[in-house]
Amino acid sequence: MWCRRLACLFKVPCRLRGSTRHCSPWLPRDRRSVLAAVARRYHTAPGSLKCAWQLHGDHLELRYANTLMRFDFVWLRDHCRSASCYNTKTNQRSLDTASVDLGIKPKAVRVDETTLFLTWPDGHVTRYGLEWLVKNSYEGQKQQVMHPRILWNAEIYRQAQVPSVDCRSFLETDEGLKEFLQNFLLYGIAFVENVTPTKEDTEILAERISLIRETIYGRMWYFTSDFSRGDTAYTKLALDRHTDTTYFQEPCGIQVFHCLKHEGTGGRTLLVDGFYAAEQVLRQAPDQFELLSKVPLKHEYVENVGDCHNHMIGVGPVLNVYPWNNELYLIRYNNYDRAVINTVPYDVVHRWYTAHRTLTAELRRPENELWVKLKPGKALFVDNWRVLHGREAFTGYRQLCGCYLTRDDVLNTARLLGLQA
Ligand SMILES: C[N+](C)(C)CCCC[C@H](N)C(=O)O
Ligand SMILES: O=C(O)CCC(=O)C(=O)O
Ligand SMILES: [Fe+2]
Repeated sequence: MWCRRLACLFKVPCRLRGSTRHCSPWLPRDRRSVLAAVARRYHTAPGSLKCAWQLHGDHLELRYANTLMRFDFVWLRDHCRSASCYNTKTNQRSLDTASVDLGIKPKAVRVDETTLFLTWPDGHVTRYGLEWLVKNSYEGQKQQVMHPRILWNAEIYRQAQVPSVDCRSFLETDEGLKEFLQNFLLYGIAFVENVTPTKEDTEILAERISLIRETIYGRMWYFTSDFSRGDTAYTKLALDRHTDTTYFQEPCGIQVFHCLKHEGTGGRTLLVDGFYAAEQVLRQAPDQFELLSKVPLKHEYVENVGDCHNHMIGVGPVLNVYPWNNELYLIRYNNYDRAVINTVPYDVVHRWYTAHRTLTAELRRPENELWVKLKPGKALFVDNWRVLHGREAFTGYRQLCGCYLTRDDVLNTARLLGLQA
């Protein structure tokens, strides 16, 4: 059941942070393609940034800026950015890809210092910037991380002295917002200070960076330990580290917490960087990491309390990685809400439990725990795809408000401010 071919994709040495260059040898490995290759190699004039190309039977090989790239001919035709193929006003393709002959091959190739020119059998000419090709080739992407992050344990996070942003600067200046978002993207948590402790003011914060994701808990929620909903969150009990809404097909991207009141003891918030823990698993036991990223699981929310009746099911592995560079983008970890495991045979289940234990041990290391006491006026934003939260048991009256945000819209705001997200 575990796809061999996919497993082999995971052999790339690229890691969660930083990147390992992984260049293939310049000569084609396969003898047939050597025979099919055009005998001569073509180089641009000496003095320029060196570019060399070779036309093979089924692809174009290009070496530029220390990157060896291989391009499929249909891909090349499909990515023509000429006026008839691509609308630069809308940034949309106008070429009908289905009209491209799957056996297409360029009839002429030329390279100057900055550009590759291909002439197609019908005479159409496509030009590609060499820099554009490096950036957009598979080989180029494989060396990149999509989301630059700083993985942390408590010590790393404290040492970094990540500043909280002031509410006014967050709401009124692009610099304040950008600084906040940069920290949020790097660490997966960020704080805004001096917020008026009301639900309305918290909503204004949320709307500054995203759209609020309305869920079965409402748009903006308040909660206390009144068990108004059928979930442990609505009690005074401790909650072990977890991510929320694992029972949605797409778990909520961001969670905002603002403690409006607490008259009592305990109730501190626990934060753990799930990607830091996952990276430790990858280092110690890559097979277990792989298993956690392949075994699909269900999480479930069944509620029947008062007028609230809900049944949610979400499916996905604990660790979600991009297959081309093995970069983690989502951890789904909630032992309370994990459903019956009926999607895996018994022997795989046992290996999965072992892997889950390794991850849990990492998540539970005291040095990975960041404890904070949320106070009125200080809003916390948590990347619910990365950072786990929990809380200590408490006494007395405690009221939290907050909301979930749609991840796409947070990243959209970040990109519009010039950040890589
Ligand atoms: C945040 N708020 C109190 C509204 C909901 C809590 C949801 C709790 C649920 N067990 C989960 O982890 O998703
Ligand atoms: O009460 C808390 O601090 C957090 C509870 C919780 O996990 C949640 O609301 O998602
Ligand atoms: Fe939670």
